[in-house]
Amino acid sequence: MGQDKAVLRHFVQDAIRLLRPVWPLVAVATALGSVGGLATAAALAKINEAFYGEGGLADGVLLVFAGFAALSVIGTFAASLGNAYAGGRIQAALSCDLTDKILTAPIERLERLGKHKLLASLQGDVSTIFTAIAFLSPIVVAGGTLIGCGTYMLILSPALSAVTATVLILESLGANILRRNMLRYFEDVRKNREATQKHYLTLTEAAKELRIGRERRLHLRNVALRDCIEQGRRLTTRIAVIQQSLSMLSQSTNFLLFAGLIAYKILAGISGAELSGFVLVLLYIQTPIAQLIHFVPLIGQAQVAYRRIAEFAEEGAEAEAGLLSARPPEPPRRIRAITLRGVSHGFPAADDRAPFTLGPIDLTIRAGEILFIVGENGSGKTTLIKLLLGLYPPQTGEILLDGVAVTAQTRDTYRQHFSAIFFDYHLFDELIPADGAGPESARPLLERLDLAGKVGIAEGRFSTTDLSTGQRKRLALVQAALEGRPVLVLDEWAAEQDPTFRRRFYEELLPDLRRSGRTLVVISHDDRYFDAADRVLHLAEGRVVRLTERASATAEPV
Ligand SMILES: Nc1ncnc2c1ncn2[C@@H]1O[C@H](COP(=O)(O)OP(=O)(O)OP(=O)(O)O)[C@@H](O)[C@H]1O
Repeated sequence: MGQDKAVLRHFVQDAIRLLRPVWPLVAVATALGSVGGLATAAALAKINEAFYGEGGLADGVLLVFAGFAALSVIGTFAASLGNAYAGGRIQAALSCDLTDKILTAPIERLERLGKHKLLASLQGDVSTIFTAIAFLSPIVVAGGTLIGCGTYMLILSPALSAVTATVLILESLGANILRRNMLRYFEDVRKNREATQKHYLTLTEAAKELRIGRERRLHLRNVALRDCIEQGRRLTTRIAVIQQSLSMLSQSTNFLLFAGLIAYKILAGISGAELSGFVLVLLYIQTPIAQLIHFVPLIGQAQVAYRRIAEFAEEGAEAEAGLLSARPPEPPRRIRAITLRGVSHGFPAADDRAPFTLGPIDLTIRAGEILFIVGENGSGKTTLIKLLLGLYPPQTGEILLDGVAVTAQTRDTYRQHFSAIFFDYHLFDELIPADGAGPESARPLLERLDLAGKVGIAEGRFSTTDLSTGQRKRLALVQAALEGRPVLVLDEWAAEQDPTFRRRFYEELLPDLRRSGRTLVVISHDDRYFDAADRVLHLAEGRVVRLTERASATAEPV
């Protein structure tokens, strides 16, 4: 409940923020739409007056009718145009907003949400919200029409209007029960979309494995995906049934009202003008009521979509401030030392997964050294480098750069001292060398890494990234080295290299990078090359168990 209130608060705040740049347009469009709706009611009144008015037609009734009709058409058209334009602006703002949310959300939160959820939001939620916003214009017109028609009915007969209003209120109460059910189904539809997205990712990313493994292929097709598709079909049908029930309720209500009119005429008597006016209005308001009924699921879907987008900022996972403000690139600064003082990070237990805590860790990385981080699978090496890189803020302790503590405000500047190649790295093809050097500065490195015959440079990009696994990793190293940052962090970089290149990496490339002023932090399982490091940090179950130093071959107490 509290969470729902928080989501609603975020939604209102976001809606106000998104509407702020276009509010004059939205206000004008809404006003025109309302005027159009009211003019429609007035035109109806004129029709009724022309047909049933007592004492013949007033002068110029046709002209007045034409005026109202024109106002109705123009008002509706202008409202649609205005809202379409404003809707487009809001959709663009929403897309940028979601991108910003992902760019600034805590990394751990993104890891927990998973790729499929992020894609489902990026691809589906924004357009769902936009569709609902785009439908606001007809709703404004429909609202104006209903208010105008209601006023006209009130003028015609207050007693009959009271009966009509009571019946319509009862109908909307019934409709609300259906609407609540529909909202529940929309939640399920959205969950189902995420599950389907996950299977689609498997479908595309595991094409090779699926071709080789018949069981997996058939399981994905006949069980996993089919379940999702079948569930989607069931939900769509249920939603359609509710939607049709809403239409049926509205239609029945209308017939009930007509029956009421007949009964009223028999019991209390009613003039021809009153009767025809009511009939005309009740028939006319069918369209705006149908639009409102159509709008109900759109609002429901938008609500669910918004809740999903709001999840990025959930659970106190505050967005990181200042990440999106452009700053002039700073020349890479030499560093003296990075100190981790009592730093720890824990992953809570979830489902069947046991909790894991890394640290507390005390470690000083000296400028210009080659530090290896080693340990068994799951000992916490990657978590340690994520802490070192400022991707996870320490849950306890602090990190100091040259003796100055890194804070939330300085964390992004701190990160700019690093280049990293993660185990699951992303290879960018654009070249952004440091110090304003041109893309051509990559050539010597391409030669050094035996890539010059495969990869060229054109228009500031590598000509291709379609390479073997080991070659792609070498290209990532070219990128990282070109960035010119003082610290280079490599997570099992050599894992995919052939024995010759692996030896060159440990015995030539690392010392060369160090000579060029780099500090190197390297995760490695290659124990035969551990002596390439100045120091080796051994991790086990999230704790530092040993720190060995090559020169003296002694182990520092930890
Ligand atoms: N995003 C995460 N959410 C929850 N638990 C995690 C997450 N990342 C890692 N862990 C857990 O933390 C522990 C350490 O993981 P980490 O990736 O740091 O190990 P590692 O030493 O790098 O292992 P490997 O040699 O296999 O790469 C593991 O038990 C893992 O299950």
